[in-house]
Amino acid sequence: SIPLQHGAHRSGNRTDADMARWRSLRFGQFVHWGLYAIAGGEWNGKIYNGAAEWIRSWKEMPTAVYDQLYKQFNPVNYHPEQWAQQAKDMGAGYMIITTKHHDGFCLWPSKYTRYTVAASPYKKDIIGPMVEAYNKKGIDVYLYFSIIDWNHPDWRTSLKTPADSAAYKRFKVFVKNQLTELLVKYPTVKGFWFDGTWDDSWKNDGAFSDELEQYLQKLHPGLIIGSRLRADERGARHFDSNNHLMGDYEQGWERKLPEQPADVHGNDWEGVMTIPENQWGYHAHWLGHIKSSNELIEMLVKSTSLGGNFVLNFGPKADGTFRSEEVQRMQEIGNWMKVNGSAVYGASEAGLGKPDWGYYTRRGDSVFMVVFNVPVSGNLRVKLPAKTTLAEASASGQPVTPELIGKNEYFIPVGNAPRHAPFVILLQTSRAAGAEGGHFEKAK
Ligand SMILES: C[C@@H]1N[C@@H](c2nc3ccccc3[nH]2)[C@H](O)[C@@H]1O
Repeated sequence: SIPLQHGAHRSGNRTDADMARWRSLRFGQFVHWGLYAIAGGEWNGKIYNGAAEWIRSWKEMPTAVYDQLYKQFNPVNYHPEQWAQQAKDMGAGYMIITTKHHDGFCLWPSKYTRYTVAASPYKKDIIGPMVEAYNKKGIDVYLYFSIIDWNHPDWRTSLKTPADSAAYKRFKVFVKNQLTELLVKYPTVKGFWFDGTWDDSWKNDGAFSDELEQYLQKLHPGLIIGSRLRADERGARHFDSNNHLMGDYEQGWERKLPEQPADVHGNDWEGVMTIPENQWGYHAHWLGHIKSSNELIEMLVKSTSLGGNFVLNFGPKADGTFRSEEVQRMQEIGNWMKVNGSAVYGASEAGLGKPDWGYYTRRGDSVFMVVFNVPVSGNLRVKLPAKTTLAEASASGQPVTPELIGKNEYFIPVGNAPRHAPFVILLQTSRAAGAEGGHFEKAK
């Protein structure tokens, strides 16, 4: 392997309590909120086809115009305790909030730039009350922070001249100061969700990203930071030049999910997902496919079945309210989670492969069958590992009688009544005496 100073410093997943909690929560809420919500994906009667939070880069939007939008930021209908309650009702265990997106506008009154809420008509800190409201509902908070900062005079995409290098040196101090400020002002946050780290300026300074991560961990022990922050000294990102994951979990699953255990190599990972095709900030005109609650529940269950977390994104309007499509999905998903959340919370891969009828998840000896596709036979096929016995099966607390159809192979009869949502069957298994280690195969 290649000797690296700034590659992965740990092999295998973190085993501490903070990471175990992150892993057990399984389901998060992403919130993208900022000046881009004022534009809402359109300008001068034209609709922007890109992601709403990128509208500043649209040729039809003069940057000078965008950079004045902060004078209109005044979310009179922003009620963080209502935000937190609806997230709680959805079943989210953690929330990730954009403190500063690529445009550089800070939702907290940073003392390191004037481009913050303090300069807006709203004046007040957005982040503090949000962290407090979510924590009060028992929801952990993570802070999204974009390294890209289109507003800061010292940010650079790449370093072409000595002047660029001098500027970017100042910029890195600014970044470290803002991150320190966020941890000092909001000490209950559990981690950072970094973004905007693909430019050469950042990618070619693996040493800084490594030192920054270690500095933040020392300042806030237990902090959870994904793989998107770092580069190694050869510019490799997420996985270092020896193909070892950097950071505490794989953070590359953006609007896409792994298909099989081999895709995640036994690492902790998190997938982040939009309800429309590709909108993170508020866009008045959602184009393309809008995912239904059942589609989103399937993504959440699929993520759990592959040992990862699933984070669903919401883009509040400029006034602080949520569009009806988002409120509807939070309620529908929440109703499902209230009944079936035990198949997700604290659960992980079952090591039973991928059945045609849906997904297996597992927590200890409890195996959950989350059924999306009932076969025409009305029987769900279950094959258990050799040393595992099936003690009992139940659906919504009612016992179900499996039919033994082969060695450790069963049919679970569920009938063909029409269904409009996935349902869960609980298999209580028991470890046969002498079964070595995990009687279920561990993900490779
Ligand atoms: C979590 C998501 N990451 C940002 C982003 N910017 C991108 C530019 C190019 C390719 C992918 C991108 N994702 C999106 O704006 C959103 O914040």
